[in-house]
Order: sequence, then C-alpha cells, then structure tokens
Amino acid sequence: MKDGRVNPSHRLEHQGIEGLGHVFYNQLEPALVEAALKRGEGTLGKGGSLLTTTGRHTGRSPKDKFVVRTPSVEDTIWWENNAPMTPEAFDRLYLDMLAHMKGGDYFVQDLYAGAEPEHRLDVRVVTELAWHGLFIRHMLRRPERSELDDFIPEFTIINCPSFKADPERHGCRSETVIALNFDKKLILIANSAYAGENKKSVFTLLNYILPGKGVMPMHCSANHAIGDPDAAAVFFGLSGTGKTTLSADPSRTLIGDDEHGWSERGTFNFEGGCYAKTISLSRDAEPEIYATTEKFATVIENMIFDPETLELDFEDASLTANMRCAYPLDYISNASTTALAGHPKNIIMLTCDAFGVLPPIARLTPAQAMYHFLSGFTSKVAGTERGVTEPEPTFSTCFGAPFMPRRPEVYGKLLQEKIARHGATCWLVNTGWTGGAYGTGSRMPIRATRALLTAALDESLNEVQFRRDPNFGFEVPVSVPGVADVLLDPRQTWADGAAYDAQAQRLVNMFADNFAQYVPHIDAEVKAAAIG
Ligand SMILES: Nc1ncnc2c1ncn2[C@@H]1O[C@H](COP(=O)(O)OP(=O)(O)O)[C@@H](O)[C@H]1O
Ligand SMILES: C=C(OP(=O)(O)O)C(=O)O
Ligand SMILES: [Mn+2]
Repeated sequence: MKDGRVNPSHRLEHQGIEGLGHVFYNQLEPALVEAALKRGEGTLGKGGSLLTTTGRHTGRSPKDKFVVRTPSVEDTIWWENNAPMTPEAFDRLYLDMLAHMKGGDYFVQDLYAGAEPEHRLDVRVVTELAWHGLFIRHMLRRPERSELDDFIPEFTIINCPSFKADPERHGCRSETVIALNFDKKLILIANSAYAGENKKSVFTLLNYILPGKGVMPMHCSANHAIGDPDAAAVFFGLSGTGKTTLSADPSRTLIGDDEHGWSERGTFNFEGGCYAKTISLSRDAEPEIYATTEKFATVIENMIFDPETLELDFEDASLTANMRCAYPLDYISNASTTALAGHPKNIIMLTCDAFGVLPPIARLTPAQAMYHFLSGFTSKVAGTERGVTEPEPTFSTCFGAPFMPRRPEVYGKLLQEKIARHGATCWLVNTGWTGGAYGTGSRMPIRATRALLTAALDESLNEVQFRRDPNFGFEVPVSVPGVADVLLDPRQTWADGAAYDAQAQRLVNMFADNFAQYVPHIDAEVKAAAIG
C-alpha cells in the first residue's frame, strides 16, 4: 500500500491532526530515499547514501528549547535549566503549526526508544522532510512490521522546519522552537532542519520518565567485551568528547554511541543507530564508521562532495564542522544485535580539556566520580551548538545539561547507588589537549586514548603504579605499556612547568566555583572529594 503500514484507527486524524496532504506511514528505507530524492531534499551518494543539507541550522539550538509549565510537572522540572513555556503559548504554537501544515505531505515513523522492552517508549515522529523520517528510522528502534498494527504512540513529535515561530505569539525566543509538553505528550520542532534535534528530543523525554522507574538515563556510549555482555563499559561525555569514536572499538562489541539506560537488569541502548561526526574521519583510523558513508540509505548531513564523482570531502567544513552521518547499528560489523548488556563494570567519563591540564586517564573513587558527574566539565568544540566556533570551557552537569529535565541530584543519586551496588570502576579520560592549551598544544592522539582505554577495560591498568594528582586528588598511572610515559603527566608535556601550574590552578578554581551550587545537595563523602 502506498501509504505504508499503519492501523487505520491510529492514523493522525485520530490524534486531531487533520487536513494534511498525503501522509506516508512507516515507509521503509528505499521508499524514503526515493521520496527524499523526488522532493529535491538531497542527492543519491556513493553506495546509495543520501546526501542532505540543513540550511542555516547545522547544530542544535539549546536556547530555543522549552518545557511547557503545567501543574503536573511544576515540582519535578529543573526550571533553572529548562526554559518554561505557558500552556496557552504552546496551544497557539500547535494550532498555528497545524494550520501551516495543511495540505502538505508528511512522513510518519512509529518507533521504539529503548531496547529493554519493560522500559521502552513508543514514539511517533511526524516529519515534513522525508529524510528526517529516514534519519529517525535509523536512529530509533524499529518495530516488526506486524507490531505496527498495534502500535499506539505514547509521545508524538512533529518536526516542521518550514514553520517559523513568532516569539510574541508563541512565547519563545526566535523563529526556531523545540517545545516539550509532558501533559499533551507532544513535542513540536520548528524552523530547524538539523536532524539531531529529533533524537535529542526523545532522549530528553526518557531522561524525564526513566528516573521514576529506577532507571538511570545516561548521555553515554557503550560497548562490551566480545562474547561477554557482562563486561560492559559506558562512556559519558558531552558532544565532541569521543563517545561515538571510542565506543566503535574494533576489539569490542558496540552497544550504542549516545544514549543508554542502566536498569535493574543492566545496560540498554535507547537507540538503534549512530550519528557520527564525519569531519576528518579517516579510513585508516576509523574504518568501520568510514565504511558507513558508502552504504545504502546512510544519511549524510552537511558534507561537501564532488557533484560528478560523489566523492565526499571530509576536510571541507564550509557548511559546518558538525557534519554527520546517521546509520543503523548493524552497519557496524561488531555491533550488538540486542543492544543489551550487563551492569557496567567500567564507567568512563570523557572530557575534552582545551586547557591541556587534565591527564589522559585518571582512576576515580566513587565519590570523585560523583563530583565529576555533577561537574560535567569539558570544552565545547565547534559545531554541535550554534555560535560555538572554538573550544569553550564549560560545565554541563550530568555530561548533558541541555537534555536533563530533572534536577542534577536526581541523576547523581541514581548513579551513585548503582555504582555502589554493582562495584563499577570509574575513570576520567581527557581526549582534549596535551603539550599545552588549545592554540599551543595538540589534541590527544586517538591511539593513545584507545591504548589507555584498552588497558582500563581489560583490567591490566589496575596492575600498574599510580601517583596521586596534586591538583585534583585522583590517581594517575605512571607508566602504561604502549603509551609514552611523558603523555601520562600533562605537566611534563608543557614547555613551561610553571605555566602549567598556573593553568591547573585556574581550572581548579573554575571547578570549585561551579561546584558550589551542588554542595547543599550532596553527602559528606562527595563533599570530601570536592577540590579547590
Ligand atoms: N583522543 C581522541 N579521542 C576521541 N576523539 C578524538 C580524539 N582526538 C580527536 N578526536 C576527534 O574528536 C571527535 C570526537 O567526536 P565524537 O566521537 O563524535 O564525540 P561525541 O560522540 O562524544 O559527540 C572526533 O571527530 C574524533 O575524530
Ligand atoms: C547529536 C548530538 O550528540 P553528540 O554530539 O554527542 O554526538 C548533538 O549534541 O546534537
Ligand atoms: Mn556522538
């Protein structure tokens, strides 16, 4: 059937969304690629990939994200971090958007978020762009075709990039808006074609819902030892810290690259696909991710290519440094088929330190891990958020403040309990600068980071000698096979030791200033782990 597959009584009309042109339900990848091409949304690339561009928005717009302030969420939302929208403004936005959408063709994908059936969220994503339908089909988890007949969406996302919001009328900040309404179970996205808004909206929903079920939602990638799902590792980190790159380790089984839950049973991916940055992606260093750029239906976003040969230019950042490719997990040969694993044995907190102060790896006590989780330090790298053009030091709690609807302590306590109960070992890994700060030093070599992670995960790192870092109090290995000793002690990588000490002191002060806000909410042990 040309409409695709849907239970007739679950069509959009039954949700009050009427008057659209043709609605294509749950189309498969070939039909979505064909539709995108026919509608002029993109170009067919090598291997049948889909080459698309997003126009002005090439990254997320965190300042344009709003939560509708209704009584049911009044006491649970962390309002200092989530901009409120009135229910009336949301209703106007919704009606105006529906009026705008009248007569237009739309694409609907009914998908699961969450590989663990008990904690799964059923979401319907309605998109103006066929390629957004393809994107979210890659990113989330696909019901069996027969399951679609019983699919009842719990939340619905409507993404209409051609609609421009009116700040006066809609209570928002600009023409771009991402509005979450937990009462109406609706998310509206307007005036941005950056595909990442779709997936990070679903993440925000789960970050709200899951803590209430005792499940810890995590902005992290995850993998496990080949053949041993009980030897799982998770890699927390803000954008650009290396979640996607480091989890796609050929010597381990990939569970997922960005969003996971930690339940009573273990680790599970929320998603079913990956969204990798492609800037300077190297065929040699990252063959698995590179290969996906030449596979059927991979969505390639904002990359420059040769119009004749379709050869991608991985170095041309003229559209954005945040160029991406989106593909289903099974395009990576060593990916898990279930996207499930046991309780994490190792928890890695990734940070990209542009000051060049933090060591490439440090072992954390559980209290130090909580301190770093609440701090969420990194340097934002150009691209993923609008207006960030060079590394900018930032503290983003839970390694994902833009996606956290609840207060940081909620996530902190859940994580703390789970770490204690399951005895996970925690590490801080700096994938940022070494040999000096940004501008003087250079980015940590990926092979060094990988060697250190391998040693941490195969537990050989626990055999080496550690020193205590005088500034941060955590333990740092002195010597690790396969990694130059000098790299392990950042002070030694700097030309001027006194300059390092001064920079380290500045960073310690930044940590201390930022952490003051959490002190009233933490226990004595975490207080004792605070620095500065
Ligand atoms: N030592 C390193 N570890 C991880 N990534 C690195 C390192 N050095 C450079 N990079 C680059 O940094 C980027 C990390 O981005 P990515 O893995 O997409 O992060 P995330 O998924 O956390 O947003 C990639 O472009 C990667 O090639
Ligand atoms: C898709 C995103 O995630 P990440 O950069 O962490 O891969 C994003 O932040 O828009
Ligand atoms: Mn990523």
